[in-house]
Amino acid sequence: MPANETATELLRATRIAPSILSADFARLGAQVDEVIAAGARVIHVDVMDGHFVPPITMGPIVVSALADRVHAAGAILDVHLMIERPERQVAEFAKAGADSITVHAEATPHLNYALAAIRDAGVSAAAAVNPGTPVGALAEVGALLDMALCMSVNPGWGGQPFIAASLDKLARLRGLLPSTAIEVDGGVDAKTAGPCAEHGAGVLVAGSAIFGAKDPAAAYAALAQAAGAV
Ligand SMILES: O=C(CO)[C@H](O)[C@H](O)COP(=O)(O)O
Ligand SMILES: [Fe+2]
Repeated sequence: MPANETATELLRATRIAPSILSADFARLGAQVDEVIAAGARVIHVDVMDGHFVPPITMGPIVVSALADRVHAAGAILDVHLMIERPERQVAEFAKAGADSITVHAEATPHLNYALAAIRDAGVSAAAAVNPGTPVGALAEVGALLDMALCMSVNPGWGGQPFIAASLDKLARLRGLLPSTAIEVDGGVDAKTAGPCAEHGAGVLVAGSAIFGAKDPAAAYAALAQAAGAV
């Protein structure tokens, strides 16, 4: 089965992807509806296992709970797995309704296998590199990537400051993978969004800058304008 073509197409444009990590989980569906109404088409889901990163967040049950409303709006679920040996969980997340799955290069000795498993499940495949990991870690899997994710904070928590060196790294990643969608995640706000887009990022994940704001829809619009996003 090929990767999810609708998702891969959506990920090719310059977009803001709200991360529900900073949402109010007591009214998660309503918060997702709010950003979709503001124009969001990529909803970012941060999965943490207490091993690859210290916190534990959410799993396939949350993806499944959001899938119908997100898909009905023509939007996609972009699932960022911050878990060890992610290849073991790909089938569950695909079944739950993930449209794009990102695995970390640092989380498995079987990156090629993990990416192939994601595509085999009919999902768009992406790989991430932590701030301390060179972009070259993705050089051998370029042909299997629908998207590459450059972490601009150390993964595990929302609300951290953007690591400035990520801008040059984004440009190097763009040079390494000229025709692959590039995502940036961590510390994206109205000040950093523009420079991220200028340095090659297409999908800009933003959690606290959107769901930490009084008006998430207005915050989404401000970020989209700063990034020149659709
Ligand atoms: O993957 C993540 C953390 O590991 C989150 O997606 C990211 O940090 C978003 O939150 P914020 O925009 O508040 O930095
Ligand atoms: Fe993330």
